[in-house]
Amino acid sequence: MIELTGVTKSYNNTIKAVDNVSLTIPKGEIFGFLGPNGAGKTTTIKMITGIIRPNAGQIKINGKDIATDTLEAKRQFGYVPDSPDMFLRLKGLEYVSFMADIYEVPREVRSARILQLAQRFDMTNALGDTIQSYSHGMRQKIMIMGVLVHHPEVWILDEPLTGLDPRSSYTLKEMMREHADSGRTVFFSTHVLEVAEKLCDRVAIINRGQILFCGTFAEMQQHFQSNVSLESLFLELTKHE
Ligand SMILES: Nc1ncnc2c1ncn2[C@@H]1O[C@H](COP(=O)(O)OP(=O)(O)OP(=O)(O)O)[C@@H](O)[C@H]1O
Repeated sequence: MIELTGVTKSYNNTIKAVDNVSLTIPKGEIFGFLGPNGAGKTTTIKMITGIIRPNAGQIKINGKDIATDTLEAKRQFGYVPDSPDMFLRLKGLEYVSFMADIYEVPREVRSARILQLAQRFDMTNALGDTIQSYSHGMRQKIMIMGVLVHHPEVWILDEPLTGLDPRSSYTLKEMMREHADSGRTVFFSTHVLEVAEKLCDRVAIINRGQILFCGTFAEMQQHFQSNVSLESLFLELTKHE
């Protein structure tokens, strides 16, 4: 479960990148975080994950406050950032093993988990190569594997489907569904509205740092008395006057 209460962040004391955002994402849900470029999605995600601090407000993950109970809060989630260009000198297997070390994954289960993830993402033959030599999609997949190897309860994924081939994208979506259906939480940002419409239990639309709508797609259609696609509603909601 993720809870944000009155969260605000401004950079350089000027424009509010995130403005008084309150959201609750319960267990058992895939939650899609949508918004145009510069809307405040990554800033929100960086605050949830403790990378940057809000100017105001409170964030809890499974009841643990990221500001005051940081280590416990960080144990609750796995985070895939929007850019996978990290740890480039490590081999894929070294990176995933490093993540398993950090999160204290027992040695008895580690190899089986890594192999299973590698098979699901078609990465078995690439594990011995450096991340530097990977394509964008392969880098994305190794980052996802590094997160999933420690079985985090809450998944926080910033644009996770960018660059994935159709099979890997299908696999990740399937895994997100399995994770939510097993009573855990998936929070992800995306620009792919068809995916959000099909996959998410609820969505929030953020624009200029403020939440414009939060609910199910059906609730959104009801609210706007329209049975058009999520894409049409999104375009209407976020169009600048
Ligand atoms: N480090 C920073 N310093 C100053 N301003 C920033 C910084 N990071 C983000 N911003 C500004 O904050 C606002 C929100 O940016 P953010 O990256 O959160 O948007 P986003 O919704 O993730 O966009 P995108 O879909 O393009 O990734 C934008 O106006 C951006 O220019």
